[in-house]
Amino acid sequence: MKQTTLRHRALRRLRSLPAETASRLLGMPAISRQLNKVYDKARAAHRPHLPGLSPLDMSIVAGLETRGVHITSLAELNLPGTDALWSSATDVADAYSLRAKEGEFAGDYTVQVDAGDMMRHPQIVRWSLDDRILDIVETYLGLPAAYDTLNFFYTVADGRQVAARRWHRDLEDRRMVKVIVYLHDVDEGGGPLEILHRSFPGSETLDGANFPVLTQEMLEERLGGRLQRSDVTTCTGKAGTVIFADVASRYHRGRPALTRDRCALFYNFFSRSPLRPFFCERHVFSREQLAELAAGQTDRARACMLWHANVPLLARMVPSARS
Ligand SMILES: O=C(O)CCC(=O)C(=O)O
Ligand SMILES: [Fe+2]
Repeated sequence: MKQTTLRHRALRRLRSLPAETASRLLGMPAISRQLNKVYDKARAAHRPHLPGLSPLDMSIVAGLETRGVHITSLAELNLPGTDALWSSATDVADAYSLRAKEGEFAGDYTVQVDAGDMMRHPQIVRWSLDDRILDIVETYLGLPAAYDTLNFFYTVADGRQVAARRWHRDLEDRRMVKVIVYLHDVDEGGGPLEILHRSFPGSETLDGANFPVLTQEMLEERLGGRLQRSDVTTCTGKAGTVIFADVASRYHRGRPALTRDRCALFYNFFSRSPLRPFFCERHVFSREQLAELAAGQTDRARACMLWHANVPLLARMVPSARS
């Protein structure tokens, strides 16, 4: 992703107009009250069907509930397929690091590993379809999970405060879980994910189609003072760190990387009937590639991956705002 030209920005704006209009409509009090009732009923009906969790997995859900975040590691999680994930993902990361060194990404602030590279390593995409991850996500959401695949981000350490490096909330659903795997050591200068533990006037209400997107300075202005250390979880960690975070209900950002490029996997989960499906599918795969990746997986994994077929027709008719 480069910083875009005015023309490109205007076109993107035009393309996202239907989604923005739909989002504004959903935010209208009468409509949102009705939708919330349906949502609460669905969660209540699903409660008796929630899976049982081990103490470790329960502590992840507890972290999500209380702080919006829980930090663990691949070693502690010890999921099947982790060695295969690690060797493929670090190979891809090394290849992208090399391309970055050769100047191929000059001007980009974040690069995404493309679908072709990922289709050659389906184990990267399928790693998070393990029952334990799905159980953790389902318990936190209170509803069966949809898996919106992943973004494999290569973040360039240029210090720019742009896009997801500004404070924001993701819009796809009411609650979401991102499972983030660091492939590089990430210290304070290496672009750690940060989760905010403060609210401020306007942090819980849409301003038009979106929650306000804020630079650090704008956030501090709204908070009426400097951000304190205890106001934020700064997710630093070695390569192999795994973060579970609810990026829909919590303000967060990727702190602008200064000293070192960051490579990380961002696995995306929300419910199978997400509130704003037209803001979903912000990944690199086509529908055909999704079907290929889902083939041969368990019934549950396929239902997670092919969630889009479950979205009501009316909502499906709003063109996606993915860019
Ligand atoms: O790059 C980052 O750490 C921020 C990512 C983000 O905003 C998200 O995963 O929703
Ligand atoms: Fe985000």
